Parts: sequence; C-alpha cells; structure tokens
Amino acid sequence: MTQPATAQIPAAAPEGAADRADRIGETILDLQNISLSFGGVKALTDISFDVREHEIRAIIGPNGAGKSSMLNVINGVYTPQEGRILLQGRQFARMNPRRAAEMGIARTFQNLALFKGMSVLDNIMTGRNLRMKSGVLAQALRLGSAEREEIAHREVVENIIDFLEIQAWRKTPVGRLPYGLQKRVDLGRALAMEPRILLLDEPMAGMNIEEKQDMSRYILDVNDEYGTTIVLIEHDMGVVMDISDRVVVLDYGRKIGDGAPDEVRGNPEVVRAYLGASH
Ligand SMILES: Nc1ncnc2c1ncn2[C@@H]1O[C@H](COP(=O)(O)OP(=O)(O)OP(=O)(O)O)[C@@H](O)[C@H]1O
Repeated sequence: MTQPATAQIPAAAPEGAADRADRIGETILDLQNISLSFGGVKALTDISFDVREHEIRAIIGPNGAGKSSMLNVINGVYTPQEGRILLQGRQFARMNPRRAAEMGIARTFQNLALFKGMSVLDNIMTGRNLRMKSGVLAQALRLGSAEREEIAHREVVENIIDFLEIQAWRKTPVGRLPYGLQKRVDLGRALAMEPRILLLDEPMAGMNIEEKQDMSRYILDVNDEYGTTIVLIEHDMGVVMDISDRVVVLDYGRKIGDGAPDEVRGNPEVVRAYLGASH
C-alpha cells in the first residue's frame, strides 16, 4: 500500500545545515550528460549533477531508479556509454576503481565488503593498503622503515577506531558483531583511505532507529571534522532530508529533481514518483 508523500518526505529542517552551508566550496565532482545501458536496459539517461567540496549530497529514488549505477559510474566500476566526469578539474570519459581510489574516492557497500574472520582493527587496516609504500616482504621481515610505516598506519587506524567509538571491539572478529556495528567498521575501512570524497551506499540499510541515529551522527561528524565530501544513497527519506545539503532524485534512470531538501520535497514530480513507488 502506498503512503501519503508527506509521511515519506518529512518536513524537519536539516540540523546544522546553515553552519555547513558556510563551509561548502567549489565543485569537486561534475557529472555531465551520463548515459549508461546494460544491453537493452537504460539504467541512466542523460544525467548531470555536481558535487561541491565539503557537501553532503544525496541520491534518492524508488527501487531500480539508477542510484547504485550512478555510484558505480563515479568510482569507475561501470563505464558510461555517454557523458563525462570532471573530478577536481580533470576530465575523464571513463574512471576506473584504482584511479578513483588514488584520486581520493572511497566507498562503502550496501552488502558489506568486510573480512568476517578478521578483527575490527585488521579490517580497518586494509583501508590503508593503497597508502602503504613498503612491500609485503619488507613488512614480513619487519625491516626498519617498514616497521616505522606500520606504526604510522596503526596510529591513523587507532584514531579512526576512537572516532567511531568501537574501541571495545578492536580485536573482535567482524563476523561476530551486530549488523549496525559492522556497518560502522565498513565506514572505518573507507575512512582509513583518508578520502576526499566518500561514497556511501545505503549506510543505514537494515538498521534500527537508534543505529540510524548513530550512523547519521557519524556521517555528519566525518563531514565536519575531516572535511570529507559525502555522496550517499539512502532509502530512508527522513535520514536523507535531515543530513543532506542537496538531493538529486532519479526515477527510471532520469533525473526528476535536484536541489535543497525543501525544494525537492515540494517538487510535484518527486512527490508523484514516491506516491507511485511501492517501498
Ligand atoms: N549489472 C547490471 N546488469 C544489467 N542490468 C543492471 C545492472 N545493474 C543495474 N541494472 C539495471 O539498471 C537499472 C537501475 O538499477 P540500479 O541498481 O542502479 O537502481 P537502484 O536505484 O540502485 O535500485 P535499488 O534501490 O533497488 O538498489 C535497473 O533496471 C537494473 O535492473
């Protein structure tokens, strides 16, 4: 059964949005006329939007709207047939995951990409891989420079563990943690890359209300304290409207809305898409 749009699109003003608005900078990521098809299926049609430095930018839309595809275009997993990506002023017809990571894009996954048998500490440490200079052999032999490097990396990881308040589970295998905490560890792994842009794929999926509130606070804190630009996909409209500076709305692979939460909430096409949606 469908619910009235007002029930799905809450009217709460974004908390702290005015403060953050002062800190939002120039465009850091610009998607221009992106089209992506899988065989006969058009996942994205002529989508353009930009992301500004230090912004929290949400991508929303009903099931199958193209949100995950858009995130996969940004981090180079999918190559669009048309359009271009401008990242920090450099133009790309195609991105690839390694280049995206080297240019400071990190990502969390809807279906967690953690090593369940490894500890919280070691999982977050995997996020440092790209930044490690010394090879596996030097580290295994604990050669001087490799040891110093590992100590420095561990310090970054310990700071992230403190920041996310997961000290009590540092040595616990991730598979033994409740789902909400595993999501927090996945965020920690992405933060360990010290990203400039963080892509969050449904960070609150499967969480209870309390876990959602915690995760919202961590996202806002990452944005504030680390200055990280955040692009997030989220189904929970309440969360999106509360924490986002601007929202892009997709429906059937097309952009039907783009603006501040209040503007998007009042957009008749967006209301129609959500009234017609089954979730
Ligand atoms: N790898 C793929 N191969 C074929 N079709 C795909 C692939 N990935 C996505 N699609 C199709 O592209 C369209 C957009 O899917 P996408 O997963 O991007 O939407 P979404 O908004 O993220 O959906 P959801 O909210 O359900 O996760 C859908 O029709 C989907 O079936």
